[in-house]
Amino acid sequence: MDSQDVQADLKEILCTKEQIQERIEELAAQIDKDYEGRDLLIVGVLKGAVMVMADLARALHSHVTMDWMAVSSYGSGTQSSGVVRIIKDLETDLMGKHVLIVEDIIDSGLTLSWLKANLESRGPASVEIFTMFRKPEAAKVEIDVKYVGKDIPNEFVVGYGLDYAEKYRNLGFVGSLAPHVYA
Ligand SMILES: O=P(O)(O)OC[C@H]1O[C@H](OP(=O)(O)OP(=O)(O)O)[C@H](O)[C@@H]1O
Ligand SMILES: Nc1nc2[nH]cnc2c(=O)[nH]1
Repeated sequence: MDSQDVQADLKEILCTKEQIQERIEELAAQIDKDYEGRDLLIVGVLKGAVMVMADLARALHSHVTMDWMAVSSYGSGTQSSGVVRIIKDLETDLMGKHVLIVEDIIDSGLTLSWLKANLESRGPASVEIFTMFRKPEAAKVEIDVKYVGKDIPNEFVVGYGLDYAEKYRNLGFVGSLAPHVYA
């Protein structure tokens, strides 16, 4: 697939590379302030959160430790199954730790509400959520999200870690897909 093919697959760009980076800098400054004097563990949710986790970690000025989980509720399509599976668990013991879950997107909220409850059951001092994107109109459950990069319309989006059938994760920006891609 060459770069021209990728552009032709996109309908609209919803957040540019520059907008993403600027927002991450703002939120990182807020996180540095909020967790001042406390050790923070940031937990990236694979695979989608790889990009935002890498950018957020580099934008933070405080000491943080990092770990990863892989969960899945989407399979290869565009609808959440609602059934969350742990594919890779954390290597860190969460007892007494301040944990910040880092996600690329909250859509129905089913993944994060399940994951937050799961991590809270492991005895941490606190569990909060950071998501780069959120679709307020798609919410099926209410979740308390402390840091939100940007609220976006209820459309399936790709780029900046987000895939469609494993493609488009490597784009630096986020956009919606042209209808012919689903055909
Ligand atoms: O709010 P929800 O409707 O539950 O959707 C959000 C979840 O969907 C995506 O993951 P996905 O299952 O596509 O896995 P991936 O990160 O490996 O692409 C995303 O990274 C979230 O984890
Ligand atoms: N790629 C992608 N994955 C998602 N998972 C939940 N919502 C979305 C979305 O809009 N795009």
